[in-house]
Amino acid sequence: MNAIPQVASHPVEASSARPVLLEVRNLGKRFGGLQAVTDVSLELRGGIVTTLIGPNGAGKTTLFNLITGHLTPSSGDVLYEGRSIAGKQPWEIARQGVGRTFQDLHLFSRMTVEENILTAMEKSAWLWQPGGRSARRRRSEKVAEIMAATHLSGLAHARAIDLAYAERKFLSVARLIASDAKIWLLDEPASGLDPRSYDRFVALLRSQVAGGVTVCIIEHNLDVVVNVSDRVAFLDQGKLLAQGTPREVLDDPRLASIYFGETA
Ligand SMILES: Nc1ncnc2c1ncn2[C@@H]1O[C@H](COP(=O)(O)OP(=O)(O)OP(=O)(O)O)[C@@H](O)[C@H]1O
Repeated sequence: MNAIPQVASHPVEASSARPVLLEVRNLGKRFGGLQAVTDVSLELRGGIVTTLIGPNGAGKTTLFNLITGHLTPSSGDVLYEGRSIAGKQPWEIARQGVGRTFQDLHLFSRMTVEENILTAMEKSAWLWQPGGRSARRRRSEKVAEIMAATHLSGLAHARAIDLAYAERKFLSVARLIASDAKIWLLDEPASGLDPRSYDRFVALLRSQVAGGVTVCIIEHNLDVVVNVSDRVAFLDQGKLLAQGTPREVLDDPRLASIYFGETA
């Protein structure tokens, strides 16, 4: 209980009044004899940050994989902008506007920062770069803006493999911005960041959310949960046990004892 940080009142009010962008409906996933996700229903509302928390093995990553098409649900559905995306290929779901980062970042390690960002942009920006001079200028202006927003200006020609860890994390977010994804699923985006990079990350996230991006985060660090979340969903053993404001969820002693593995 002591390890739960003080929950500050959060500026985003009435998040339940915002439109639902993505809906997880009675979702289930079985791996052989293991029911990893059981009848989970969850709404991700536009322009807010929803954070998934829960002990190891709770099913958070599996839920992300079900949403992004990296796994096929055993039951239930995922609706994005009101249409089912369950069972579609990851690239189809990504192209519709559901973007994702991974713990291992999934960058093109031998490509430069600029190339990594360009490859995340619309398909016409890929390698052959068609569209004439004005399209090329627009693209390079957009890449420059994204690099400025993600503190990567000056590193345009550095290869991803040669970047510091925090820079690689920012590059993974830069690729999301470049993709114009409407919803971002971020797997522990703040882990391993030094304090300055962490502050920069929170400021970047806030500015993107203020600009209309919808975010869902998997996070273990409760300070980060309190700092960035409008809504929190608590999973345990594949089941959604609670959802609400950070205060409602983190102040619940029953959830705290599950989270910290204490006997009730
Ligand atoms: N591909 C798979 N095959 C079999 N079992 C799996 C697979 N992926 C996940 N699991 C199991 O499903 C359960 C949920 O795992 P998951 O990775 O979704 O939990 P998590 O909440 O993300 O955990 P953590 O916080 O430790 O990353 C675990 O028991 C895990 O071992």
